[in-house]
Amino acid sequence: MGTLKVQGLHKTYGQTTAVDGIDLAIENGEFFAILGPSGAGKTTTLKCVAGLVDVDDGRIEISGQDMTGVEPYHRNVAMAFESYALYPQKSVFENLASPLRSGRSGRFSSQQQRERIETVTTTLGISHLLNRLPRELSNGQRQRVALGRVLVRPADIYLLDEPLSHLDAKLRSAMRAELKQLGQLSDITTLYVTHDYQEALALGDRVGVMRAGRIVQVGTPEEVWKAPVDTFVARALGQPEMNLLDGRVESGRIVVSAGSIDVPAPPSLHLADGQRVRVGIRPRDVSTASAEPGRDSAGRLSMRDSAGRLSMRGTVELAERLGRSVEMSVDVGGTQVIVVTSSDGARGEGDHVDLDVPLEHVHIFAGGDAGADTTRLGSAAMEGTQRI
Ligand SMILES: Nc1ncnc2c1ncn2[C@@H]1O[C@H](COP(=O)(O)OP(=O)(O)OP(=O)(O)O)[C@@H](O)[C@H]1O
Repeated sequence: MGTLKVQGLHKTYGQTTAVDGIDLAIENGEFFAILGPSGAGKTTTLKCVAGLVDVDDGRIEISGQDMTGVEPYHRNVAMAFESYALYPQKSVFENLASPLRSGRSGRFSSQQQRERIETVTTTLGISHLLNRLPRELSNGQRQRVALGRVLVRPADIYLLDEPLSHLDAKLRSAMRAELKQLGQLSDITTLYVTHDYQEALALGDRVGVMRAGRIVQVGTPEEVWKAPVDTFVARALGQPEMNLLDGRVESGRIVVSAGSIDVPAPPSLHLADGQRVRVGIRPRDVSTASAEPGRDSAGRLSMRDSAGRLSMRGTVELAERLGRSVEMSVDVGGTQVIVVTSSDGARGEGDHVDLDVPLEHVHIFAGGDAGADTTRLGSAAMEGTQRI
């Protein structure tokens, strides 16, 4: 157990800025997940905390003590890398016991070693492999043993760098639950790095979203999910990515695709007529109903929101099954909207479909040029919204 405070952390490699001013405060027993794309600086941040690279600027405090410049050995952190290194000639048990015999974190009696190894191997589902040699394990099993080697040793902070990356999808989600349980049981403080948003949201007490060497948002999984600070964070959370539709404010409404998509502009956002905005809709927040032809007397393909919902009518261009759900690409008045529904809600290619999204799931971002991320202004269901 321990706390971690990182202040003004900078790290460059030659011309490359890997970490560009990071501040973090992680509490005792907290599981903090850093989420970011490849090259964002996640691993470098962990290495700076571990003391494996020298920082250019900033301060690292572990359990109240300034550790900047202190040798890794004396920081009392344990780090697991994506690549797993095990002693090839030692059994799984011996591999797990060796960190407990090194003397670095105090010596453990044989009984204590067995107890710690049992707790960790049970959690990781590898207790039946204790007598095997690493070459007799699958890649996923080897990765779990490597993670076990890190977790078995007491440390102030555990630094885990994509430790589940070599596991298949099913095992990953099982291990996620187990890791969460391990954290809760032993109250360990963990800094966990991943590029997998599901992992970050499932495991993190809080999540820090990283981009180009900076942390752009910190919050609980619910906070970052519900209110992403900008379109970058919004796109980082969710697969398929959030739909971002360019619109314009017209007479108090946000209009996309020449009126095919149309939501009230919440007064609290103070949007000006003519202002460009982006409407963000997550594919899984959309539900489908069968289209009722002729409902719109004006002949338009759209409907206005009613009872706090955004309704749209479109035509399915593409429908693809993804396990139990179906991903559809729907043309709404010339704008493509990606929708993921259960098989029940799915329609075939060429079918007309009515789409429905609760206004609290309709995110409003500032307008911007293609490729440029913009900040979140709020949701379409902001307080003071007038409903029609
Ligand atoms: N030893 C190094 N020498 C030079 N450049 C490096 C070195 N290590 C990392 N970098 C660069 O620093 C930036 C951040 O790298 P880092 O490995 O921290 O990112 P990451 O977010 O962990 O990425 P990934 O998810 O791919 O592991 C990248 O541009 C990378 O190319």
